[in-house]
Amino acid sequence: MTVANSATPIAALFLGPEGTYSHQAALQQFGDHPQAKFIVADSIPECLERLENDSNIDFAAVPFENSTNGQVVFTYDLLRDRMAKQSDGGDGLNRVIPELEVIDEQYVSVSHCLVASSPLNLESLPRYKRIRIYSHPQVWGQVDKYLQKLKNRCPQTVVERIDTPSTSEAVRRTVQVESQSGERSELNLAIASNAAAKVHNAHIIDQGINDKQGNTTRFLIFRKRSATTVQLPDSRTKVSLLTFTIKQDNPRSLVDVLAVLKNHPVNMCSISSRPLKEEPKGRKWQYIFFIEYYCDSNKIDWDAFYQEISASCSLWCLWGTFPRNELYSS
Ligand SMILES: O=C(O)C(=O)Cc1ccccc1
Repeated sequence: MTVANSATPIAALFLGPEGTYSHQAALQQFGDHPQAKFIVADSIPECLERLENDSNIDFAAVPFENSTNGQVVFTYDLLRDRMAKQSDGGDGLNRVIPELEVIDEQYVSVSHCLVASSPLNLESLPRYKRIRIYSHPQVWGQVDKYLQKLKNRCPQTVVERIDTPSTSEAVRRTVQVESQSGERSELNLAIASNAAAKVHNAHIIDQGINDKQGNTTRFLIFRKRSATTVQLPDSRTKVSLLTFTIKQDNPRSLVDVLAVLKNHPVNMCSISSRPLKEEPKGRKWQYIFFIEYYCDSNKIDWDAFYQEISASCSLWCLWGTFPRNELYSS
């Protein structure tokens, strides 16, 4: 874990309220720091915005990808927009130096539960005319089959999915709406973790409802790039996260960038993309690429590597080099 030395108080932001999977990620990263404060953010964008602008915040834990349904696109787009916004480059060339850097990663086991404001038997669900289910948008792709089965068990019921800013917020809203509702033919439920149910004194009426067991979300731990936080020596394998855009009019442009990784002993471990928000020259279907690669080898001439990356990209940004968490392979 990479944090300031334990004598220094630290403040870590997470998507709240308490009981979210982001809260769990922050606890995994900083829970054993004697002077760590955990501060709630109301959205994923707010996690990065407050880290950039609030000098009292040192770190933020942000969901990046899920083993069942892939990219947390909200986060990918936050990095995309930050690179585009600073596209005047950091060194006058085409490298963007963002205000934030990734210093670590955490893997959180995601085990969803169906949560009600009061004890309830699953067999009673078909009697409701309408069931509203609240959760974070990331969740729907992780419980699709479960919700289909629930719908099949309630053929006379309208089952609605309602997006909330987080899973724990879903539980809070469910409890709040149920406390105000006198409508007995309608039911409000949430999909969240066991921890979120406990935080809001709610009741688990079904558990382990993920379509795939072993569902895991990967979180990135950000800090301000200018921070003087001490980097503890770390013998673990290091991985780098780099984003880039390509020279659209050059037909070989994407291959030219990837060829740089081939020309050096760099082991790329992931590549993904997101559409550019602005359409340079009004052209659609332009992308920002996200790559990660292991950078343990001391056989690499990193200056030459990044010079070749710079020469083959339109814009590029190195977000950080951080230890590969051993939970990656669990
Ligand atoms: O809402 C939460 O609990 C989060 O931390 C975001 C999220 C939602 C679903 C899976 C993983 C992370």
